[in-house]
Amino acid sequence: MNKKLRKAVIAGNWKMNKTPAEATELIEAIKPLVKDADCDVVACVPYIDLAAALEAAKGSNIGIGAQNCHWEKSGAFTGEISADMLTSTGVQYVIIGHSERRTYFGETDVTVNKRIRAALDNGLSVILCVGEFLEQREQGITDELVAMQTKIALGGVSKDELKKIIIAYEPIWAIGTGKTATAQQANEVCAVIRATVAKLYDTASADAITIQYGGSMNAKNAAELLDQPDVDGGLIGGASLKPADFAEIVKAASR
Ligand SMILES: O=C(CO)COP(=O)(O)O
Repeated sequence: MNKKLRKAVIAGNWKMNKTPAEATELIEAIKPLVKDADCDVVACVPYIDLAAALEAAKGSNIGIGAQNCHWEKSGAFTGEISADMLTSTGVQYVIIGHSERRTYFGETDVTVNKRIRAALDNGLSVILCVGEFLEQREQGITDELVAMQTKIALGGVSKDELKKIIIAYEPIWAIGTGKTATAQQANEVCAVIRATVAKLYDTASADAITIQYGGSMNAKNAAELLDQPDVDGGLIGGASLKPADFAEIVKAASR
């Protein structure tokens, strides 16, 4: 399939940044800069900012997402938010399995799978994150590891449900470090993920799925990364907090 037939998605991951008032300001600043985008534009914001971001994004082409969700509907899970709760706000996307969740908060492939199940059951679109540590890359196990993360995460997900899933390849050594994967490295692993999806489902599903690259993507390097045949978008951390930079990346994905 021609890559251009796939939907490019540029998503900002704001991580633990911005108060609700600042979220309104940031969405308002981004809105006019991306209004003509020829790709999907998303901002994944802290839970506390969801209402403000949704309000500010109303009537625009910016979709709003959360950064995690729990698999249970409700109950004694202090500090967690359920997929049902997210849906009730009107949010459309949720990031699941970000490496910061895996590294700092004990997220495993199994809990990632459970969270994906809950998100899909509640009609949310999922941005599933996979990626390797530098040591794992140096050991030469990146491809196997990322394929395994993808397989476990997608366990029990039907071919139809797969349409609601975006996969983000985020090499952990490139996140917040200013060290970007080369365009070739990014493309290689995105291709491995696509081949894994083909094995799990079929070629048509693999051809159709959006696979993003994330890890120090910025206004300068976005075009080269996004030009790669298997890179269909970006999951952007630091640069998503800077309207002009984020807009440049959206522009690079819209060519
Ligand atoms: O983790 C990321 C997006 O989810 C990438 O973060 P940076 O763009 O800040 O490297």
